[in-house]
Amino acid sequence: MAKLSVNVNKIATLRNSRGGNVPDLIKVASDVERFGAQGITIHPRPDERHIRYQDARDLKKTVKTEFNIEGNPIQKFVDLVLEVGPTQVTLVPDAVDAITSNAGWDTVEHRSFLKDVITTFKKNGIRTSIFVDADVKMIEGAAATGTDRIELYTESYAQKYATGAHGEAVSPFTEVAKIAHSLGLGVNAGHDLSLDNIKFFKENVPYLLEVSIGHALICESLYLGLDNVINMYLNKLK
Ligand SMILES: CC(=O)[C@@H](O)[C@H](O)COP(=O)(O)O
Ligand SMILES: NCC(=O)COP(=O)(O)O
Repeated sequence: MAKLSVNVNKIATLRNSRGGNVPDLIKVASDVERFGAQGITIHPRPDERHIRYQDARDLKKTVKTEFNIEGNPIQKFVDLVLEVGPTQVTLVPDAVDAITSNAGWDTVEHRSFLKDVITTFKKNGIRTSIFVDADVKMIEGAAATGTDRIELYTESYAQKYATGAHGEAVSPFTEVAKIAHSLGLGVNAGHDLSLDNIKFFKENVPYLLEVSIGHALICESLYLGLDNVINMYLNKLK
């Protein structure tokens, strides 16, 4: 069984859009755990447009399952992660102005930088993961950094799967998961996974330990809850 870590960035986006504390991120994360999710993921970005650095500190006090913090290891992110001490840190090479994560690490070019950062986190008892494309060279490069895990960047899978080319979409991920496992790396995955594409991914990617899912899961939750909530309003307006 692969663990489900729910990315709550979108809850923070909604909260920030009105300036108050609705929805309450801490309560949502606790409820997500109560409903059975095995982890909470956040991805604070330098502009704090959704998750604020203070959210990471507050969540650390309440999250009882696995706490995963993702981000580009600029100094203030490294300091935050060391202060908070989550279960896992996932390193993502985001550009400051990226709308969302749009690339995996070049683990060959950035090997020595990644190695240093990973050593620091591991010394502090934090499990490490590196966000990478399904590319054998990048997986081998990741193994050379000493990281505990990789997170496979699944946008290309989601896009191809949506066209109906299911086998073609998943085959690079099947291959690199086997290689990662043989190199001693744990395998996580994330980005654009959804109710539509997750089952096929899980069935075809061996050694999958954890998926982090945010955007689709929150959209699906809104949509699947809409009928119920509209009827609750209609009842109150009778
Ligand atoms: C690392 C990754 O795959 C991302 O999907 C990310 O964590 C989502 O970030 P945003 O919510 O800012 O799009
Ligand atoms: N690491 C991926 C993640 O946390 C969520 O990505 P998405 O489901 O919001 O695309």
